[in-house]
Amino acid sequence: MKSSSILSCQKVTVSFDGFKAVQDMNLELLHGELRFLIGPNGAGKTTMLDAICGKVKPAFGSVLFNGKSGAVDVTRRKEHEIAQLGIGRKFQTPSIFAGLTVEENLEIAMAQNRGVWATLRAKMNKADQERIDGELALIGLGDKKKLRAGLLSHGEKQWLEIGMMLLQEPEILLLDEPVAGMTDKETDKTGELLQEIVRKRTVVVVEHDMEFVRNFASKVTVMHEGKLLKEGSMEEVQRDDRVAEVYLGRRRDYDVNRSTA
Ligand SMILES: Nc1ncnc2c1ncn2[C@@H]1O[C@H](COP(=O)(O)OP(=O)(O)OP(=O)(O)O)[C@@H](O)[C@H]1O
Repeated sequence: MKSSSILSCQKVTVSFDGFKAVQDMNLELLHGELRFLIGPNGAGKTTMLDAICGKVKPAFGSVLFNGKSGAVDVTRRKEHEIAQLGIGRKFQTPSIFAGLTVEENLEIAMAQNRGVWATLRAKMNKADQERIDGELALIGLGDKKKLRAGLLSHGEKQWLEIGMMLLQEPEILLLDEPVAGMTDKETDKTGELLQEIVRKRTVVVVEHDMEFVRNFASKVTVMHEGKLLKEGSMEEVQRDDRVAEVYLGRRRDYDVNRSTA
């Protein structure tokens, strides 16, 4: 499962009024990969995720998604079509319903997938309930399922949103700084959750927390000034002189200390 390509970005260039935020960027992801995208502020990491999920349209290049419905160049598709094809994007701020319980949030996510908002409760069958219970166990919120989501900790809200996204059955999940603002314990739990998720899916994480990356990354892609600077294991990346140079003067990003991330 891990050997074939699920996403192939070729020479992607994204331009904002002539400024190339991403330039000639290549990115190849295999099925079941957990890939970390790092680089200094302004390197183009978020813009790259935006190009993959269709939030921005590249001026040049292709983004070939090789999902269950066959190979598609998603640069020609609208954002909602790309989500339907199986590329899910989670932004930094969780978009959960604070007034509803954890379980109700998951039910809504499941209903959204099927387009049955109104008859939500009536439509919940045993298989659906099992699915939601499975998701609750995965995100570690089983004992909080009756709690209003607004009362969850910051980390728990992020996990709930990840659980909601998983109910939409994405094949690729794009996450922008998922551990920002989390405690060390929550950060480690998030890493374990991501490792669990990639047993069935592919995940791309934009991240500044280098300790988190070190602990959970097998392959890292480094961007700088819109371009691919280096790709490899965290050890290879850390040994690279150009990578060290790019981070010089930006040690807050590159250093071990989580609290500065
Ligand atoms: N909508 C936009 N209009 C104009 N410039 C933009 C826009 N979005 C991003 N940029 C610019 O593109 C460059 C890359 O931004 P991007 O957010 O992708 O970087 P990043 O690597 O994610 O940075 P950070 O780690 O700080 O989030 C930056 O110089 C940014 O100011």
